Amino acid sequence: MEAVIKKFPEKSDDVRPERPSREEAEQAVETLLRWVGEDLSREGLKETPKRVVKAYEELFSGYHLDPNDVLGRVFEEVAGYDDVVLVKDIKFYSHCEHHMVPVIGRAHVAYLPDGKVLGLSKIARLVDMFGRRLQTQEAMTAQIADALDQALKPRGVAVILDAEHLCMSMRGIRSHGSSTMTTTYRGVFADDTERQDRILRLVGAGN
Ligand SMILES: Nc1nc2c(ncn2[C@@H]2O[C@H](COP(=O)(O)OP(=O)(O)OP(=O)(O)O)[C@@H](O)[C@H]2O)c(=O)[nH]1
Ligand SMILES: [Zn+2]
Repeated sequence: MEAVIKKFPEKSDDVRPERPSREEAEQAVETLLRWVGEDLSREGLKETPKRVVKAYEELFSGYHLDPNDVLGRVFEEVAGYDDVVLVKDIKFYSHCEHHMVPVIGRAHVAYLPDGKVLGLSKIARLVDMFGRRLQTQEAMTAQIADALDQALKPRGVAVILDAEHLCMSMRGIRSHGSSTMTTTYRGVFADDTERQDRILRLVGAGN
C-alpha cells in the first residue's frame, strides 16, 4: 500500500485556522514546566517557554514544506550514466509521534534513474524535511520513497533507515543501543532480491 504524503501549507507564514497562537504555545510549555515540578519564577526559566517554542519552530519546520519545495530541478545530462545513485549515511533527527522524543538515525537512499537525476544535496534535504515532523520510522521511510518516485519517476527506489528511538532508551524499556532498521523497495527493486542485497552491501548492512 502506498503511503500518503501529507500536504502541509507551502509557506511557513501560512497559518492553519485551528493553529494556536505563539502565546498559547508558550503557555502550554509553562503548564508542562509546572507539571514536572519546576518553579517558573527561577531566573534560568524566565525565557524558557519562548525558547522552547522557537526551538519547536525549527525542529518541526517540516510541516511547512512539501517535497516540491526541497527537491528542486532535475538534471538530464548524465553522459549516459545508467546505474544506481546511492546517497548513504544521511544523518537525521526526528521525533516519534507517540512520545515526541527524539529519533536519531541515518538514511540511505538509492534510485535507479530513468534518464533524470536530482542534485545530491536535495536527497538529504528531503530526509531532513520529513525528519522535521512527528514520525514513525515506517512512515518516514515510505514518505521518502514516495516523494522520490513522484518527483523523478525513476526505474526504482530503495530507502533504508537505521535509527535509535530515545523513547526506547531513555524511558520505557530502557533498551540502550538497540537500533531499528526499515527498508522499502519500489520499482525494479521491489521483487529483485539481488538488487536489494547489492544496496544493503553498499550501505554496509548486508552480508
Ligand atoms: N512501529 C513503530 N513503533 C514506534 C516507533 N516509535 C516508537 N514506537 C513504539 O510505539 C509504541 C507505543 O506503545 P504504547 O504501549 O502505546 O505506549 P507506551 O506505554 O509509552 O509504550 P512503551 O514504550 O512500551 O512504554 C512503543 O512500543 C514504542 O516503542 C516507530 O517509529 N515505529
Ligand atoms: Zn516513541
